Amino acid sequence: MNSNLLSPFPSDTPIAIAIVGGGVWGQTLAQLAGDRHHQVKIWSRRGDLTLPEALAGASLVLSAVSMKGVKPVVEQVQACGLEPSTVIVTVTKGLDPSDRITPSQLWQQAFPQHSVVVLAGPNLSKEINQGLPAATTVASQNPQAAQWVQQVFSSSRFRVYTNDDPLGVELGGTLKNVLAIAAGVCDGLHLGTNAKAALLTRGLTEMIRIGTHWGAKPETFYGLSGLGDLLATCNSPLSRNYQVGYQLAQEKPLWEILDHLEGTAEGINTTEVLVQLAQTHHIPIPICTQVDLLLQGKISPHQAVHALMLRDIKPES
Ligand SMILES: NC(=O)C1=CN([C@@H]2O[C@H](COP(=O)(O)OP(=O)(O)OC[C@H]3O[C@@H](n4cnc5c(N)ncnc54)[C@H](OP(=O)(O)O)[C@@H]3O)[C@@H](O)[C@H]2O)C=CC1
Ligand SMILES: O=C(CO)COP(=O)(O)O
Repeated sequence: MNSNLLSPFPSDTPIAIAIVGGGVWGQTLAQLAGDRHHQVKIWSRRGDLTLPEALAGASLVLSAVSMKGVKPVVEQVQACGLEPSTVIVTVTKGLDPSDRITPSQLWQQAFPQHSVVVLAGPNLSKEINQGLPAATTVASQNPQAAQWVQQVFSSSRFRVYTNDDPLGVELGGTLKNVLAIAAGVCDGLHLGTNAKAALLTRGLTEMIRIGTHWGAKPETFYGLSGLGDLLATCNSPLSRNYQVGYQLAQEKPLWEILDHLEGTAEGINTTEVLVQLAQTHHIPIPICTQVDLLLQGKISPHQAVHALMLRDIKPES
């Protein structure tokens, strides 16, 4: 039986896709969709195409703007309007600083009747652009929408899994950016493999503590968007967040690092929002707290390491 007859989302025909945000990840996803013969229009505030032109006829709108652009872009898309059947996909890894909510929650608030799908995983764009294989996860409150997005993007070089915990998938990708900064510091200080393994393992514990408090499922953090992305970004100099941490370890000031950074390191703003939230709810996240103090210039990288090593001894939980 043709599964398309049962699904409101026909899967194997080329579709029209509007990508809002023409940064490196938006362009990479446009390439992946183009490989599947979908018709892709990219809207960027610097480009020639207007937003209504980009959105016209699109059955999938993918937001690849950085966190600071999500609210303004949601408002602009709202002003244009979307067909009721249009599926919204968000790939932003960040937290809104004023409302302390995730990008998908911002999209869902603005478009309550639409299916919103989160796409996240260990997806360093430079590797994907080189044609190297990668896997990712798509998750939504509407499983059919997630399956459709899986079909749209799956290819021999991009393997897409579905997941039924959109919040966990989104938070995995977002929270690991803070640990990627910490991992960059660890490598920049040449603290060794034991220290790095301890950092990532305890970092994952912090991600799960925060994520489950928020309502995500613990097991989601052991998947591609959690542990997978943690391993990728914490071990790769291609990660902008890792680069920030690595250079902080060289005692470079943050403003100078950001002056030369190519693209966005979302972990910087995420750290601030995360630590405020954890303090309000008394959730212990010692590694993220040290990253926050370091980013604020209140401690040196070596002081951060000492502070973590000299915490009260406790059971591993
Ligand atoms: N690069 C990667 O490997 C991956 C990135 N991500 C996530 O995807 C998101 C985008 O990343 P990436 O493409 O690398 O980042 P970039 O910094 O390369 O691009 C960010 C994009 O957001 C746009 N933008 C920012 N603010 C606004 C605004 N107010 N209005 C309109 N557009 C705006 C920028 O436009 P302009 O150029 O005009 O400033 C730019 O096109 C981030 O959240 C990142 O964490 C997720 C997985 C992989
Ligand atoms: O999220 C990413 C890969 O999955 C990209 O990481 P950076 O934003 O640190 O470059």
